[in-house]
Amino acid sequence: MKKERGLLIVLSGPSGVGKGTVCGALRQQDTDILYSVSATTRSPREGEIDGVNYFFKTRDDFEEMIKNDKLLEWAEYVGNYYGTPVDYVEKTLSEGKDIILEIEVQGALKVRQQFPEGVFIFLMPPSLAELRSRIVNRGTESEDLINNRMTVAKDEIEMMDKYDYVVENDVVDLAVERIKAIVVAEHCRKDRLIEKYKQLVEVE
Ligand SMILES: Nc1nc2c(ncn2[C@@H]2O[C@H](COP(=O)(O)OP(=O)(O)O)[C@@H](O)[C@H]2O)c(=O)[nH]1
Ligand SMILES: Nc1ncnc2c1ncn2[C@@H]1O[C@H](COP(=O)(O)OP(=O)(O)O)[C@@H](O)[C@H]1O
Repeated sequence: MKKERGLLIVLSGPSGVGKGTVCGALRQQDTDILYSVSATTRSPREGEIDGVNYFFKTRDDFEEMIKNDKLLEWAEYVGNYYGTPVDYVEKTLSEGKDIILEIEVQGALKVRQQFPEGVFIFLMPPSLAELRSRIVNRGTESEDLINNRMTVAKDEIEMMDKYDYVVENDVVDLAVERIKAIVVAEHCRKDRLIEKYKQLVEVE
């Protein structure tokens, strides 16, 4: 019987909504979802580990990756490059395992062109005031960068209708449960399963 490919799950949402926190909680749970570690030219924040949170690169190294087709997609966001290493994504999907990409909206749209069957989830804050307060409380960005991220956030929220699902991150554990429920439901979609079961009938 033909082996099913894994699900490609894309999680986007404005800076500070809690993508990192929600993905971190998902990674700690015993799910079968693997996580794609992106490359970036941004400097590591306190506590971030190379190869776990990001692969931290110089601009020259990043541009070399672009030139050598090592990235599934890449984008420039508030002055830095971010990109998804393609080999790990391809390997994971071809082994039939699910993978989640935590990326911004421009990159997500590029992934959609290559993987129309992907599952695109937009993480929403309860309000813009709560979003700003989460970025401020995180304490990793200067006032200027916070304002830049809030401006970008409003544009990003307008892109919400390009996604298949919208999940509110009011409480981290609830957001994680909603994402897990979406993944379970997507595995049961008839368009993903019809070929598999057609073959079963043909074998009879
Ligand atoms: N297109 C793209 N965006 C990414 C990638 N990795 C991370 N991002 C996004 O880049 C944005 C900035 O990330 P980061 O500097 O970690 O800030 P944070 O979202 O405020 O924690 C976020 O929207 C991330 O989801 C990637 O590989 N490709
Ligand atoms: N549901 C939530 N309720 C309250 N605070 C949250 C929630 N989710 C995340 N946070 C906090 O908001 C801040 C931004 O979260 P983070 O995961 O860094 O966001 P992102 O990766 O989307 O930029 C962090 O300080 C985090 O602890």
